Amino acid sequence: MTLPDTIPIPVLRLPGSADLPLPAYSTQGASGMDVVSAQEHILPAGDRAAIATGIAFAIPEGYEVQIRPRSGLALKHGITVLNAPGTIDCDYRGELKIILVNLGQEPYKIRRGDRIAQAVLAPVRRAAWLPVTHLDETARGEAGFGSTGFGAADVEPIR
Ligand SMILES: O=c1ccn([C@H]2C[C@H](O)[C@@H](COP(=O)(O)OP(=O)(O)OP(=O)(O)O)O2)c(=O)[nH]1
Ligand SMILES: [Mg+2]
Repeated sequence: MTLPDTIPIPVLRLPGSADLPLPAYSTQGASGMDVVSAQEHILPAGDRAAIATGIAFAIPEGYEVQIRPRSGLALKHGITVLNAPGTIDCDYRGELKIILVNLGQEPYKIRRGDRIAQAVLAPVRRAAWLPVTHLDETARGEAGFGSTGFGAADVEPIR
């Protein structure tokens, strides 16, 4: 497998978290690094919480980190990242926190060291607004929000 280059990210282990593993790729081709909880927390059904990870880091300019749910937790327990994908800005120096919500029927116990989410390093492009008085015309125009239908039969093939 040919893996992409890695980008070094300075990371600080916060007091009391020296024993925890840093976010890590769990397979050779994983997009995201699994992030572990630094705390124990019981999340009642329907509740949300910002879970400490015990790390802070300095993302290089031109990148961000996205915090995404783990599908296993979502499917088995209804535990997901409420603000997915969470945005970690390159100028943030505070502790990484994972905002979890319990959409299941049962309370869910997060243990210290549990892998609760995944962090994806992603490039960022910045936009510059260019005010104009007209926009170019397209076939879609202003139609949206289901305008092309929902079933395969609704779709007009393009010839
Ligand atoms: O899941 C998350 C989302 C954000 N953050 C941290 C890093 C991020 O750079 C900062 C701000 O996040 P965001 O911009 O999403 O929140 P906001 O509500 O817009 O706060 P702010 O006004 O501080 O930007 O909070 C986390 O630790 N975890
Ligand atoms: Mg913000």
